[in-house]
Amino acid sequence: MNRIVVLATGGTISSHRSPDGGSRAKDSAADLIGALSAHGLDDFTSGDAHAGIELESEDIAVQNSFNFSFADISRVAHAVARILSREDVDGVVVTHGTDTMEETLALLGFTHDDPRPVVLTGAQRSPDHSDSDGPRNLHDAIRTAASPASRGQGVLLVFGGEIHSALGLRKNHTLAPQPFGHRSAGALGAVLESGPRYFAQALTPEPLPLPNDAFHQQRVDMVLGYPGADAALMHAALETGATGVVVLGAGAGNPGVPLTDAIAQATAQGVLVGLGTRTGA
Ligand SMILES: NC(=O)C[C@H](N)C(=O)O
Repeated sequence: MNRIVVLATGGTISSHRSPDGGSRAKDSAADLIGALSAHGLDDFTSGDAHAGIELESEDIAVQNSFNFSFADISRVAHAVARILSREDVDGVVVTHGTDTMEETLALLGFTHDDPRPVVLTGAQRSPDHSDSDGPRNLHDAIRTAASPASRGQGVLLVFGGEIHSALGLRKNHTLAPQPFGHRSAGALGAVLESGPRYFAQALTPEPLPLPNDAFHQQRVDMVLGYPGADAALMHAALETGATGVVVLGAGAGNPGVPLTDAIAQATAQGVLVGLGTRTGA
């Protein structure tokens, strides 16, 4: 028997229209599992097609992911590690909003230290849409987490029938059915009728320690390089207590003269500056 824990955090996959016209995270992990059969999918409670998978559910947040803080994503990483400290668990599925899923994927991807898979998934259309993609994505994620083929593949995203490695993933589109992709690599595999099928082996880095309380106190701002960019936002970041700044320069990461001077000032003050490129790759 494969025991998979489904850990819910909120996001569109669990959201419903609210009277004020917005969409609010609401469903628990048990609600999401309970809705599978209403969409014609196996809910893993009876012994037919996917016998051998036993589900457990846990909720650690009911939030839209654009509200997540460092403390929230750290809580997800600690919850996953706690669940994997149990020997009777074979894999973890985390349901999550797509807006900041890439940050949680990155933290999990850098800290995961176990051959058992951790699979994140979500939805682009909430469960109150007739063609919601959430149930299918959750079903695919559970089958992927339960598959022996996923062992050693690290932290994964399963979305729109594709399996991706966590590190380097970005949400590249607001509404597309598959909003995620790597700029420099493709999918690791696909979820077929017969189950997950891998085309490649994920590169898994040497794991970093789980974040401690100091992580929650960090404030890392982002500053963009563009024609006419001065150093006003960089100075604002420094003056208001940023502990780190990521500068996304143009092209190969070129910040321009005003930002270059401000970077020198920041590093002289002991503020860590990461230099990247706004091209995304
Ligand atoms: N598709 C989604 O899940 C987006 C949602 N706003 C969230 O990140 O919580």
